[in-house]
Amino acid sequence: MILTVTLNAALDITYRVRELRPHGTHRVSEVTERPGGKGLNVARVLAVLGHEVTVTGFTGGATGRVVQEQLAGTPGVLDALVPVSGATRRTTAVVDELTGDTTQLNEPGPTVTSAEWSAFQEAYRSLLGGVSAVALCGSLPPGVPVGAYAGLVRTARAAGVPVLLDTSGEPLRRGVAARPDIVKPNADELAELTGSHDPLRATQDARRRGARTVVASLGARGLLAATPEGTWHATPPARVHGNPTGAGDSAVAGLLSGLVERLPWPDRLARAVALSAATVLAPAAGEFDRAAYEELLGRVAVTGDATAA
Ligand SMILES: O=P(O)(O)OC[C@@]1(O)O[C@H](CO)[C@@H](O)[C@@H]1O
Repeated sequence: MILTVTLNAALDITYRVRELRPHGTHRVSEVTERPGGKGLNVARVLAVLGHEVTVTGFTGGATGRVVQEQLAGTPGVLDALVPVSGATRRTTAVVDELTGDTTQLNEPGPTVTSAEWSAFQEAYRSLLGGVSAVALCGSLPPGVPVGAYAGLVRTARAAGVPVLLDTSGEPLRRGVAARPDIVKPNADELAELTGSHDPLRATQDARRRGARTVVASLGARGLLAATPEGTWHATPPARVHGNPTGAGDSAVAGLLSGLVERLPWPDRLARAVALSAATVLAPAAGEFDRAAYEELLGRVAVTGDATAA
């Protein structure tokens, strides 16, 4: 069983429009609604890969009920979301059919009280008892302390559960200092954390700040991993075009599944890159094109060496 934490869960809405123009009125040609927030996307991909997943975080209001109803219909995913008095947010991705570009609008999320935050931490401690890995994913809703992920990383480490962190800004900075097993920043998040725009330098710097392994997602350039066993770069065979929302979450699912299956790092990275590219090819966030994944997997190039770290 793998645990994913989405403190700021969402109902992900994807709109397709012919052409997105500021100040314009748009006719939406297609609407999809899915449970979202990064950890819920990670969970859905893990479940399709055949892993059992428990999801936790917060849920509230009418939007929260829609998210939970949809989770109940997702095989392999167990709902352990903790109720709050506020309402779960909506996040909206607008796909421009003409350019293929996606514009993202993310609501802030419900305000979490200190009693609700304490209830979550208690639930989290007890869930850690039955899992082989945990992923802490996404932004923090208002009211949750900025050091929340640092605390959750320490609790997982104390319980002997490997922990992956995927967030940004100050929560990432503090979380990294708490020594997670893996962090997965994108290029911007890594540059903000380290002040360096050189991904190789920045991943090594992030390791010195406390993360055991740093896997940077570099968009079309794939993944760069600095691990205690070596440094590797995994690149997709070709640039893929589509909706990139959730591509990073699929990479996290690839890394986590590889961790619990004890795959060597090059295989984990190849899986993560193939899943990520296959997610860009699927129309809605948090889904991937299975056939494309299987086809891409054998064509991901992994370079690097096992002693360079
Ligand atoms: O606001 P956050 O928590 O940083 O990100 C939320 C979000 O944009 O990330 C996912 C894609 O990674 C979407 O499903 C989701 O709505």
